[in-house]
This record gives sequence, C-alpha cells and structure tokens, in this order.
Amino acid sequence: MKIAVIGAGTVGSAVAKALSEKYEVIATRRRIEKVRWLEKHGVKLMKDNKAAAEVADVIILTVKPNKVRKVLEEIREVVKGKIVISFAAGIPLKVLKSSADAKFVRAMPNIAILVKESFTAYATNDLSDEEIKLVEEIFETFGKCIKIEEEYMDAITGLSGSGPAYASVFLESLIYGGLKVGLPRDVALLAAAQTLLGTAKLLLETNLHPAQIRDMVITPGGTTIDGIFELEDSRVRTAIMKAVDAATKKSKILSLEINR
Ligand SMILES: NC(=O)C1=CN([C@@H]2O[C@H](COP(=O)(O)OP(=O)(O)OC[C@H]3O[C@@H](n4cnc5c(N)ncnc54)[C@H](OP(=O)(O)O)[C@@H]3O)[C@@H](O)[C@H]2O)C=CC1
Ligand SMILES: O=C(O)[C@@H]1CCC=N1
Repeated sequence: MKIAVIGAGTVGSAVAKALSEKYEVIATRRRIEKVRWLEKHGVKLMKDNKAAAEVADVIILTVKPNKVRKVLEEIREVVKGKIVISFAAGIPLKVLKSSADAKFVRAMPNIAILVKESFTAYATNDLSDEEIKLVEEIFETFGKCIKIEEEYMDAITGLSGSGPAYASVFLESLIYGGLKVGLPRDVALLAAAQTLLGTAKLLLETNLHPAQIRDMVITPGGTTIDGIFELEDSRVRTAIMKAVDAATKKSKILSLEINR
C-alpha cells in the first residue's frame, strides 16, 4: 500500500519515517531539501501534492490547519473515493467533506510518534469496518489509537495533541528542581524522565487512580508531603487544567475561523 504524507514538517516527517517501516511512503512539502534525510528511510520526496496523492492509496494531511482547504483544492480530482486522513487541529469533518469527495478521517496524534508512543484519537463516519481496520493499522505504527465521536476532537487536541508540551514543562521543572538540590544534569534528566514514564505505566497497567498513587508515595510525616504541600500552594493543578482548557478553546476557534 502507498501512503502520501502531504506537508512533511515536524509531524509529517515523523509520520513518514514511522510509516516507512511498513508501507511505501511519498512525502511532500515545498522545501523538500529540509527533509532529504527521509530518503535514507526509503521515503520518496516530491513537491507536487497532486502527483503524490494520485499514486497513493491513502493520503495523510499534515499541513497547518489554514493550508488544508488549499491543499484539498489541489488534490480533489485525484482523491475521489480514497481515504484521506487529516491531522490538522480544529478542522471538522464537515469542512473536509465540503472540499473533496473522499472518505475522510479526522485524527489527532502527538509528537511521540517519533518513538511509537503517540496517542492518536480519530473520528470518521465514512469508513467500512475493513477500512477502519486499515486506518487503525496505520495509526498503530505511531503508538496507541482509539476511535471517538467527533465532538471530542477539540478536547483531545487540547489534552493529548498538545500534551507532550505540557509534560515537557513538567519534566523541565523536575530537572531544574534536581539541579537546584545539586544533582548532576544527566542524573536529573534520567531521574525525571524515568519517573514520569514509570508513573504513567503504573497508571496504565494497574487500576489505580492517580490520587491513590500519590497517596502510596506519601509516607506520613515523611519527605513527599512537604513537596506536595508546596505544589498545592502553587495551584499547579489549576494551571494544568487551564492549559488544557485554553488549547481546547483554541482548537474550537480554529474550526469557527475556517468556516468563515
Ligand atoms: N506539532 C505537533 O505536535 C502536532 C501537530 N499536529 C497538526 O499537524 C499539522 C502540522 O503541524 P506541524 O508539523 O507542527 O507544522 P509544520 O509547520 O512543522 O509542518 C507543516 C509543513 O507543511 C508544509 N507545507 C506548507 N504548505 C504546503 C503545501 N502547499 N504543500 C505541501 N506542504 C506544505 C511546510 O513545509 P514547506 O514550507 O517547506 O512547504 C511545513 O513543513 C498541523 O495541522 C497541526 O495541527 C497534530 C498533532 C501534533
Ligand atoms: O500546536 C498545535 O496547533 C498543534 C496541534 C496539537 C499539537 N500541536
């Protein structure tokens, strides 16, 4: 199966690289010289979106949201009846469908595609069971995936699409905390990253709620409660909830703007 990735930027190049292990991949962007390294992974580079979409069985759009309509206009004649997956934040299926006569999937992965640990949520109304299977096989090359109702896509964008950015702020803060108390940089980085990874795994592999994990770590009168006391005083939870809320609202605004 041939897959065309239209817009090989940050996400598109990660997508092309991951897919290249299993599929024949063509990737496009205007400045293809920026992603020559993809050729080492067997990815064919082109500037012509229409030519790439024409020879592909499945097309993945990884251009910015404001470019989606223009790109669909370019490729509309050659994607009739084909599966077109859009990763663009905030662009509803309705808008995609009004631009071309294809079978559309609106999806939201995250940058952990690079290490095959993306969380990809997707919505579609157009696909048969067999086509859903095919699309899930594609998403599984990026990590985990789930099908959701489209009404949740903006919230997913605000949580797991943007999530690696929030988690990186938290990780950076942990590392700097480590530096403040005198840890060598490499030790602080490893300690922070492995702790976050381990906690996420604990949550996914047990039935424990995060509050229970937190409670398990707090030894009465011990060290952790002093750290937690400071965190609660800084309203960290409110800050993170506000971040998810703001990014979700922005995704909704993008969909309103595109309809104008
Ligand atoms: N970054 C992330 O973590 C995530 C991003 N997304 C979504 O993925 C999309 C891309 O985001 P991101 O990778 O961050 O953005 P980038 O700006 O890094 O990538 C977009 C790419 O599109 C290319 N491009 C622009 N115009 C065209 C065109 N007409 N034809 C072909 N290619 C074109 C650009 O390259 P050139 O200028 O050389 O053409 C650019 O490299 C967005 O819609 C975003 O919402 C979704 C989930 C996570
Ligand atoms: O910042 C953005 O708009 C994209 C969508 C989700 C993550 N990055």
